[in-house]
Amino acid sequence: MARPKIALIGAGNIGGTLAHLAAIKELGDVVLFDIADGLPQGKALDIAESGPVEKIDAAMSGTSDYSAIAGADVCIVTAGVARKPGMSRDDLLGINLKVMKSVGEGIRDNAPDAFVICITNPLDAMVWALQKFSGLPTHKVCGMAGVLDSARFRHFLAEEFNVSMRDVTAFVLGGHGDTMVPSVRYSTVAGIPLPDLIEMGWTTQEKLDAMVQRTRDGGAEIVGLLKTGSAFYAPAASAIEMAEAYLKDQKRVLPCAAYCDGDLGVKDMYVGVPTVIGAGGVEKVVNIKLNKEEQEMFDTSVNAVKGLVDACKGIDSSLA
Ligand SMILES: NC(=O)c1ccc[n+]([C@@H]2O[C@H](COP(=O)([O-])OP(=O)(O)OC[C@H]3O[C@@H](n4cnc5c(N)ncnc54)[C@H](O)[C@@H]3O)[C@@H](O)[C@H]2O)c1
Ligand SMILES: O=C(O)C[C@H](O)C(=O)O
Repeated sequence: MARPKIALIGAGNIGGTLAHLAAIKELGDVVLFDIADGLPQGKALDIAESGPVEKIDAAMSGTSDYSAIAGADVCIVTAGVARKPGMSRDDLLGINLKVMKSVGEGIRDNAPDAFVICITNPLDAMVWALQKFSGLPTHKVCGMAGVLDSARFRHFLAEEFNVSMRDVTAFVLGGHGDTMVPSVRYSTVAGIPLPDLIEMGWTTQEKLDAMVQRTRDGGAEIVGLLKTGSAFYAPAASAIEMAEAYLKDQKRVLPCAAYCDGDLGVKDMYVGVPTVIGAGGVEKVVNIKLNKEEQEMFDTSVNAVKGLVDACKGIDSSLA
């Protein structure tokens, strides 16, 4: 059986890390695409040359020609610009919307059967636009943010409780912006919801609030430290988890930016919700119940995404 083909659109910090992870995990043959001359070819060759050492059986190539992604099973999109200190993700909207148009058309014309995972920011609006520009079915186009934000929350919780992060679960919902909703009630240590752990004296409300806020600020914290760009190791690992769920039909329950057609009360928009990812793409949105306080936070986040989607429609009339 032929190996799956994975196209990485954007060969920058995340794109290169994605290629390396996909190779090490032997998920399939990788094509790195970028408009920067030599960058995708150079990274592809460098990773290919690690193959004999790592004992990887996977082809690795770099290109600036969309025809090379033909027939891809998965496309992961990181093309565009990352923020620098002092910027918000939303400041990237105008420039990255143009990139989504060319990428969407490239995928439409060359890999229309692919499962597409968008990473480019501002995430929820960009994945919405990418789906429109590509014309691919909504269940085959999704965005990566919830796995990353939940991983950050899990990391902070595991450190606080001094337990293995394998025993910590977390769900971060809503848009991938300052208003994201780390769900305290649906996050657990060994199955015990976080509010119960406060009652048990394991932590305090103040400490939990601080971890929730640090999760919301997680991207900015890394941008502030790196100064030249944004996080890439954890984002790449998160997208690979989603790609693997699709390629291996794992039916993983993962938070991702999925198309909502009335799900959780959201209409014709992408926002972070729990989903089931398997061979059918986003096979299901899990319509969890939110309490009043959670619903208010979720609505605020959804409204922020709606503002960005409206801004996209204002910039590009073909989206209106
Ligand atoms: N969703 C998330 O959770 C998340 C996490 C981290 C980063 N991001 C976002 O991901 C994006 C990429 O981040 P990065 O660190 O890899 O940035 P990067 O600057 O290292 O790489 C981006 C690459 O895109 C390429 N590019 C630009 N325009 C292109 C086009 N039209 N076609 C093809 N390639 C093009 C650039 O040449 C560059 O190599 C940014 O928008 C960033 O904000 C999102
Ligand atoms: O914060 C950013 O700009 C990048 C990304 O969205 C992140 O959360 O790391």
